[in-house]
Amino acid sequence: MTNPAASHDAMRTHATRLQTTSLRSLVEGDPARATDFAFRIGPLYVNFARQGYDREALDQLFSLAEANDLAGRIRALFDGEPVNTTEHRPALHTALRSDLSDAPVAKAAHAQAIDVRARMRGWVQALAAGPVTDIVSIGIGGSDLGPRLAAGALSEPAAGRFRLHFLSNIDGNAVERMLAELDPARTAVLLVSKSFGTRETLLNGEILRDWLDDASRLYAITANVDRAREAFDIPAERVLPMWDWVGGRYSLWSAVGLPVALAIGMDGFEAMLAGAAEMDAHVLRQPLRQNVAVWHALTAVWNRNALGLSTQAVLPYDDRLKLLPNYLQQLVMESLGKSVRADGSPVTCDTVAAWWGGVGTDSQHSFFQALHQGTQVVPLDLIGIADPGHDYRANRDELHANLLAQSEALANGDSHDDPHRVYPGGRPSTWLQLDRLEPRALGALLALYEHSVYLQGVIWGINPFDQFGVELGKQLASQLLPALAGDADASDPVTRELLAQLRGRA
Ligand SMILES: O=P(O)(O)OC[C@H]1O[C@](O)(CO)[C@@H](O)[C@@H]1O
Repeated sequence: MTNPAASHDAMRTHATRLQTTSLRSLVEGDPARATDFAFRIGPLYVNFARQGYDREALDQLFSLAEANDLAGRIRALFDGEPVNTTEHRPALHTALRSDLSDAPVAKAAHAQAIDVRARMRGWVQALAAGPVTDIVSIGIGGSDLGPRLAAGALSEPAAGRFRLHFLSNIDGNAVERMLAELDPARTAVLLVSKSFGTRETLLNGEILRDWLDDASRLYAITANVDRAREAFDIPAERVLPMWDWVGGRYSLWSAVGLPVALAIGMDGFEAMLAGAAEMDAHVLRQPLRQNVAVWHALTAVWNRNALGLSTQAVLPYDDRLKLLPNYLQQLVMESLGKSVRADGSPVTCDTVAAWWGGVGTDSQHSFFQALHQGTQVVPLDLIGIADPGHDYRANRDELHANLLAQSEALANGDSHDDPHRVYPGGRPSTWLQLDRLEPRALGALLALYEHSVYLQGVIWGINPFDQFGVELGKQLASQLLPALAGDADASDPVTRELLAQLRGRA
């Protein structure tokens, strides 16, 4: 382990050295970086040439990677070492899609994943052969965002066997609006919850169970098989298991991905896993300098700690990826939103930036003004699809022209006599391009983000696999339920007043 304070000082020294060097001149002075700072891994192309480091700063970043033994920590992840240090367990999402480790725990995990995948295939076939037209997937966070993103992104318009619906929010408006469109005789319901203890999922699940006219169309995906049986009377044959060695936000590759298999077929789902496995093999085998996940993680650390940038935007230039920012918000911020190191000591540098974003070109007409001329520099991940797979060629060209133009304009800026019309430039971006929005390419992209998040966690010395920060609010909410029912009052004076206002207007 390196001395984090010294490494961060070294990074900042490079940032200070580069303070007066524009992004444009970094590229003009070293045009080879346009290709040298780029990667191709199967259907994915990634280019870091418009990030604000030069080769010297990169050398320092790679010393940081070596000092933190990123290669060893990658191996530890794949080998099922207890990298989730606070919960004393492995994080073996890689074993759900690849078989790259000889460690017995990873082998056993992979074998379990393969068994469940065979059962998933059987479920998909059985449901397709029956009367069901609509599938409701009830889950939240990691039990919702990944399948919702992937099923939405990869489904062909109007081609699927089922209409898929996702219910996550506890807001009754969501369930009311959904049920208005559905027929209880032709709907199957999936309850997706690793813990089977999440209030939103259980409450919405009870509503749907009571609404269905046949409880045998209620299925569960969970690591808590007993609870599914006790709480909903769902027998084992209608439960697909997951395991505590898969983090919720890393669980898309498990049976949690069943909605994706229902949307695009089991072969399509397995192609997505194969794309992720391709990225796994790259990340495990490539040396640090040739490793795209290491570059992505070091770029995040550079922007956060050397440049002090506090937010990061993700801009997919494809409507089908409009949920990607939401998905990444959970993956990145629930993983890295920590201020205590694995040993319990406070971190000595800033950790995660606030991740946000939207789809291009819509976002250009909403918040891009601030990206170009606001006082805060926001680094971007710009995501493009080379072949969007539709017949509107003019739309494709306009979209690509906009994507290229924004990357250039944000980086290079423009001068003008009128200060209101000056574009300062210096807005860094990473370019991530998929050949087509196909399962394999999406799998590779999402696996890249997972690995990058893990490596950022290693560098910051924090555990990316727990999420204790979400518990306090849940506890307080359950304590406040009696007050909402009028059986008690809140103890905190402000909460008491706010509660009175809510109840007074209900
Ligand atoms: O799958 P579960 O156990 O219902 O949890 C749903 C989500 O809730 C969280 O625990 C956060 O509240 C996430 O980490 C998780 O993905």
